[in-house]
Amino acid sequence: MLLHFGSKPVLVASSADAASQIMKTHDLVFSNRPKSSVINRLFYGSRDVAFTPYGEYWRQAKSICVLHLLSNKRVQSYQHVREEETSLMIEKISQMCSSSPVNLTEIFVTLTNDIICRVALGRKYSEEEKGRKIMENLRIFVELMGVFDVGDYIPWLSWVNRFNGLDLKVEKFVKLIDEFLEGVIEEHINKRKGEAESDHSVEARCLDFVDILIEVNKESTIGFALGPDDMKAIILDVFAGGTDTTQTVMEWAMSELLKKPITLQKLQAEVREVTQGKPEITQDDLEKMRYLKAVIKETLRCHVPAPLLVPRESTRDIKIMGCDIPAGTLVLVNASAIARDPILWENPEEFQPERFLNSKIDFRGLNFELIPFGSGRRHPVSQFTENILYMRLPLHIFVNGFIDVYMFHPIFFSLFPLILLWFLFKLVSNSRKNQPPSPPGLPIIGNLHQLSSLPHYPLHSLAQKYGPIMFLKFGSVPTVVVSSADGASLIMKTHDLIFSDRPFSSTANKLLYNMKDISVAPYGEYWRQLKSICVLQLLSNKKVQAFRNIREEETSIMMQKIKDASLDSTPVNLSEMFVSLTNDIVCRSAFGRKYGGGETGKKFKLLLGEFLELLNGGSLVKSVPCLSWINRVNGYDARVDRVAREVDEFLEGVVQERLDGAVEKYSCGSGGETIDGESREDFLDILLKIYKDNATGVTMDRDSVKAIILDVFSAGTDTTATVAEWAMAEILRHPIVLKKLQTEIRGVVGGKEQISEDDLAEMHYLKAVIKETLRLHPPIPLLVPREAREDVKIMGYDIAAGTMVIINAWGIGRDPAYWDEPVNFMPERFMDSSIDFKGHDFQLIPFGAGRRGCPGIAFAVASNELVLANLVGKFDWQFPDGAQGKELDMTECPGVAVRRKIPLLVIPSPLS
Ligand code: HEM
Repeated sequence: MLLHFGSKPVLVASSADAASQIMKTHDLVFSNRPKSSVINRLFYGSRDVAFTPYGEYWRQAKSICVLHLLSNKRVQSYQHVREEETSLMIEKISQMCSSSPVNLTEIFVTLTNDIICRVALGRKYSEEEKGRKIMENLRIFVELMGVFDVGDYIPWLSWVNRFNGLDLKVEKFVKLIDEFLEGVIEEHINKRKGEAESDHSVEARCLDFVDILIEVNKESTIGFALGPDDMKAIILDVFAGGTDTTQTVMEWAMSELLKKPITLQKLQAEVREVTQGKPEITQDDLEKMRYLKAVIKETLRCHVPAPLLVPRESTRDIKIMGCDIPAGTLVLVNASAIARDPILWENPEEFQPERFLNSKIDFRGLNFELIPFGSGRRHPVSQFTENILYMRLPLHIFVNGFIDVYMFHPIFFSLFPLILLWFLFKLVSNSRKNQPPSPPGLPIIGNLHQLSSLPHYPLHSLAQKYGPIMFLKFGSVPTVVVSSADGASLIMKTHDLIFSDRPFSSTANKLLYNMKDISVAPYGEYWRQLKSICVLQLLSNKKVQAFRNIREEETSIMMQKIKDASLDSTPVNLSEMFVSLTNDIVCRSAFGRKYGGGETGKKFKLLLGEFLELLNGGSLVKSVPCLSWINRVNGYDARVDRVAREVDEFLEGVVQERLDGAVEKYSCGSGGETIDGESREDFLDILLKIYKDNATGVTMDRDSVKAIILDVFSAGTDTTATVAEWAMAEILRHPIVLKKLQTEIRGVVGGKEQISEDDLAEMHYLKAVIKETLRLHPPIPLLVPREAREDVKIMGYDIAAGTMVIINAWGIGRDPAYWDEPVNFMPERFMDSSIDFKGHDFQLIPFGAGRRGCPGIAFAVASNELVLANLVGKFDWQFPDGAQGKELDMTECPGVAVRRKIPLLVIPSPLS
């Protein structure tokens, strides 16, 4: 995927193949790092190893690190440090054990930091004020490393950082870290001086990494001298990176183990078998622990610590997977998405270490389905990764058994009940807040990475694991996802009033006239008045009846087109036809004329498509306020503004045309007869009258009129067409259903030329087919989100005011608790059942329910019944090229209404 951040092209690779092309096939081309002013300042002009540009300096600095810190030999030599610190930590835990719970997170941070400091800086700093201060600030440091600096992409906007505090924060941190590193180097130099003056030779003690840098530099063995800043940058690289991420991986590994008792038991059994009760675990022991290694791999797969790795940059123009990538493109490899790609991994959301037991897949950069540490040149030799500087040490610690020693030390087992108690304590304290179960999220983006373009699927999978009510965070937006009929009933019936608001969305705000339409308007008098106008004047049963002629006329126009195509067996695109048909019916009913034809109509259709795409999401960034600037930079905001402006121009034309009296209306019947003998006023006339007379007592301005028109266009067309599209696809895939339906329709209409709405009442199987279609393919699978207006308890859990609530109607429609053979298309299930979709039976809620439920049910169903009865009753159907129904691709396409990805193309032949 190629995006743009300002003028900067950005390539995002989300498949193992693409990652392999970037980090293996064309590794040299992508071995540069993009310039980042923040990184530049943090790392002394990017003089460290991880961020320095590809070239001689990088090669030299890297070889110092590999040789003197990260080689197998060096890693072996630190074993005593790891073991000593681990023992100390376990001792500390055992002292705490009788009374207070243990904060493992804090303990992991201190432990990792102590090991890294001892190895790299020669001693621990965690017990001194300056060391503690640095540790406290490391998290900020890591955060700063990940900051997107607007100025990097739009140089003239770099002043923004002076105002948003970024410059100040970086400056403060640079000063703090520089003082610390200066102190560390000075201490080393003084110590070496002291050693030289006394008779202790430096070689007599074990050299740490800073000693080695000083030594190497002094001897100039590398052919070039490191300046003081170069040294500090390299030390910072090694030191700062290790802590935060190491403890993150340890936290995840421990959490997964404690959550999965069977996995834990298996691991304990393995450790016991290997160690045979020995008090110490040796390196040789660890080599034999296959399951342990599988657990670590699975942790790194499920919880890639830096999901997008460290950005790279292309050094020249190149073709990747057929796409031209210009020189200077920023490259992000989505290692997290690859590690959860269902094409590569079975049950990717599940923590299953067993998958690695008989697999050669490793994380050392050779298997591109698992690259938590990246791969290629910017990935160091042997078992270490350089790709992410702060993941280099953790891996080395892992490989060499630090976490293994810690987790499977015999004392650990004696402390296990205590640790379990700590987790229980956490559970209890959480349960005081009583938040619904929650899948673990990531900093800043929360659970956004667990969504896909068709979010009803991952949310359904998560519900299988976390239950019918879950708490997630979409960026900063607290969200509750409900996936059972009982839960839906609590939201849309028992507590309907509390959940009758819609969440604010800045995109919807721009596109829908400051939320002045019905579907997203905040709950209140304005919304109530608008909805009642809409129901009374357009969507009531009486009105829907009155539009019957329009439906019959438009259906017969479509039938004629199909008949023409059937004469020479030309395939017809039913998907396209359904959209035009429903649009024409909606427009004639509401506005007295069609808007589908001509250049303007075609343009508006495209515009409406773009409008719906933007409304549907377009950008996850909007849920992460601190990233909202990305939308300004990547053109998303500009696109929303343009679409809002163009839609407004079109709607302004619709309103003005009517105010000028320039429309020649079809009215409701072909001959322009009136509705029930009343006036020829249509919905638009009534809206304009209310607007001009201000008759409702609610201020309805010109924007309100346009917003309501837009609602009718957008809510009425795609949704209704989608039902017809999925229904025909399912009918044609199931020849027995087709036969049964044809028999019913012909039994009712006999040889009549055209099927009218009078005939529909008798067609019970047809109604069952539509219900079954809406069960399996609700056009809006997650309904329209709601928002809690006050604190409330649902299913025993606390939901705070302002929480967004999503109901997975798609998942509920497939819940085996309510449906036999839930994934099979079986209209018969509705033949002797009173279950309906009108919002009373919560196992079938394609139109939602309650106050904010869809007012367009009667309107939509009337069109669908008539169209399907005609198509099935009057024609036989075949797929092009002799394809069989069961081969029909049923893939869904993301959108406000989830339509078929591949349009439905079929060849009609008239029934004899
Ligand atoms: C098969 C066709 C349709 C489906 C599946 C559908 C589905 C939905 C859903 C799920 C909601 C949200 C319900 C909730 O929050 O509980 C909704 C709301 C709405 N629908 Fe429909 N709809 C369809 C057709 C129509 C038509 C034909 C119109 C009008 C011409 C329409 C107008 C609206 C409006 C105005 C709302 C907002 C109601 C509110 O927020 O108070 N819909 N629809």
